[in-house]
Amino acid sequence: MDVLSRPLIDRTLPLLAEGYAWLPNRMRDSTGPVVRTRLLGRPALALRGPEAVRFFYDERNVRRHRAIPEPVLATLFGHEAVHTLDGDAHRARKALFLPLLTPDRVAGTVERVTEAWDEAVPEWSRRGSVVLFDEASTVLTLGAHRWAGIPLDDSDAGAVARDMIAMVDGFATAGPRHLRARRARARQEDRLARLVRDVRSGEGAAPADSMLDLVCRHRDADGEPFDEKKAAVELLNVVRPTAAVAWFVAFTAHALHRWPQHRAPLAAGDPAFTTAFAHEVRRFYPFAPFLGGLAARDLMWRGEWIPAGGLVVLDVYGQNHDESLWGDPYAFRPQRFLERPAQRDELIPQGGGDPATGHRCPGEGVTLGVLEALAVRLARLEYTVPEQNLTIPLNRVPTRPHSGVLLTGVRPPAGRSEARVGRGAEAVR
Ligand code: HEM
Repeated sequence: MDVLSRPLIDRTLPLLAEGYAWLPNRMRDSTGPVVRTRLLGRPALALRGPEAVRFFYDERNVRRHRAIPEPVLATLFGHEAVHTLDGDAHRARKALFLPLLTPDRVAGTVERVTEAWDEAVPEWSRRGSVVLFDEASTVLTLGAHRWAGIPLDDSDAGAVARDMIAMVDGFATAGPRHLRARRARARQEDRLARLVRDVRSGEGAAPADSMLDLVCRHRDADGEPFDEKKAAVELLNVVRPTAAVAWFVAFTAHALHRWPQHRAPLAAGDPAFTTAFAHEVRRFYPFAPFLGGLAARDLMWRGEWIPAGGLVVLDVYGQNHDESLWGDPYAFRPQRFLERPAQRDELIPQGGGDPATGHRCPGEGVTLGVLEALAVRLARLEYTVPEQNLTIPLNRVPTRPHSGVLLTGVRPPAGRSEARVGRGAEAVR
């Protein structure tokens, strides 16, 4: 029998229907932390656990080229993005993003984003109510542009933020959300490609060493500079995920509402607690459901075999809720990270392994730093959470509190000097 035809039944549709719960449910029914199935017309092996992370991120086992379906490239990542590369081509492209790992860049992003937040809060006060998810995405988009050296008028920030959010919101679905995501990407790639053309022709300027400057000057493994479209794709791979931290900001507000005992220690700005809180938000709440690659050769994992070209799937959400790693995974308990620091291949909301050499997210320090700073600000803000639908449906990918977290009566903290910089860069070992 042709091994590529086993198992026979494709599970892509149930996965799309069940969302985050699909893989953890299959794992629960299996004897070990491994599931054989069929997805996207290919045999697939799903894994979880720190050893599985190391197996998954070993390039001799799993490759990314041609692993990401077109609808995901056309919305979330962009065609020919860093996510799709292996070996030398990946290393050369990843070099562009490695500065993001430095404490200086993390601090720079945090500073720009918190500045945009502090400018926005008085306006939220003047309005009767605001949807936090929407406001946070605008603040993050503005901060990300300022930090990356990309010009953006304050008055355009809302529309650009909506495009950034649409690209993330529509990658895992068919229908209107997906079409919106495709249109948003096309619009933003055009805008940034024009900017790159202007910078290169001298009609525009890129601040020295800004992300815009680095992208305009970058040379890939073949020694060639990016064409304008590829440059736009990789600029978006910095700005879009920074805007996506809005999901974690909305989750933070949800956590503070459900478990208000965390507000006072967060508002006090204790750095260790703040880092622990940000880690717990990223662990507890659902964002990336899983990651996929293709078996580089015939592989065996925990007694299960997968042929070359089969799909290898890392169960991100399942691992972040694995009882054997977290004890009480469905309890929101920041203290767990005070008792035991986050371990590199255990906490994997932004991928596993080493970000400098593998595909792990190079923006994890930025995410953490920004989230820490905004979580403290949110804890210090006065506001009311009126009656609304705060449920977080697990069958929607990506999901968020249904209402986006409506706040009324927002009032800035009186006479407090705000913490500017989170510890981001040093927090995952
Ligand atoms: C909402 C916060 C974020 C989440 C949940 C997130 C999640 C992820 C995940 C799951 C991956 C894939 C890892 C893999 O393929 O193994 C990734 C890759 C990536 N992320 Fe993030 N990320 C976030 C924020 C950021 C930020 C702020 C930046 C940049 C400033 C960024 C830039 C990237 C890039 C460039 C890659 C591709 C890395 C590669 O393929 O080598 N991300 N991210």
